[in-house]
Amino acid sequence: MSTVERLLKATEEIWAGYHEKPFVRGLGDGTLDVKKFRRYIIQDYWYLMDYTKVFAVGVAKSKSVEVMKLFAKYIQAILDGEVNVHNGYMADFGITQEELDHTPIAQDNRSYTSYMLSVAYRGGEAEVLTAIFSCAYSYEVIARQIVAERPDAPDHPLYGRWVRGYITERYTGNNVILKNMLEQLTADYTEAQLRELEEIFTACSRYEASFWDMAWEQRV
Ligand SMILES: Cc1ncc(C[n+]2csc(CCO)c2C)c(N)n1
Repeated sequence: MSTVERLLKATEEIWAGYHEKPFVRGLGDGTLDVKKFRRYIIQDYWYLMDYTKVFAVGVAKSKSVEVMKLFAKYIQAILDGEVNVHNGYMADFGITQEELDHTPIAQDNRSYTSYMLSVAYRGGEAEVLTAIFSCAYSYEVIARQIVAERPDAPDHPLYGRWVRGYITERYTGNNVILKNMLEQLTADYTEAQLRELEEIFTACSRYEASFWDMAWEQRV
C-alpha cells in the first residue's frame, strides 16, 4: 500500500463523515444559510493565513530545491488569491480588510492551525506535507461527491463557485503533485515513521470535521 493509501484507509470513517456534515450538505443542495457561509469565509481567511505559514516552515525544512519550490509556489499562489475561491465571495459579501481584522479567529480554527504549525516546526518535509495534504485533498473529495450526488451543484448562483473551484484541473492537479511528493519523500520510511504520519493525518482530518461543525454551529 502506498503512503497516501494508508493515510486514507486510516481515516476512512472520518472522511466519510464529511459528506454528512450539515454545512457540507447545505453547500451541495444550496440550502445553506448565507449568513453561516459568510462567517465561514471570514474564518477560512484566517485559516488560510496560518496555512500559508505552514508552507513557509516547509520551505525552511526543505532538503532539496525541488521540495522548496513546491512549498514556495503555494505560498505565492495562496497570497495572490489565485487558488483561493474565497476572493470572489469576499467581494460579493462586501467583506473588507477592516472587517477581517476585527473578526477574531474561532477556537476550533486556532486549534487546527496551531496544531499544523506545531507539526511543521517539529517535523520534516514529509510531516509538513502530510498536515497540508489532509486539508487540500479533502476539499476535492467533498466537491466531487457533491457533484456526483447533484450534477447541477456547480451551477448554483451562490455556492456553485465553491464547488467548481475544487474540481478544476488546476486544483486537482496540484493535489496530485502533493501526493506524488509525499510518496517520494516517504518511500524509505520505517513503520514507526509511517505511524507518526498516520497520527498527524488523523488529527488533521478530525480538525477538518470540527471546522465544518464550527461553521454550522457558528461557534466562536
Ligand atoms: C478549513 C479548510 N480546510 C481546507 C481548505 C482547502 N484549502 C486549503 S488551502 C487551499 C488553497 C491551496 O491549496 C485550499 C483550497 C480550506 N480552504 N479550509
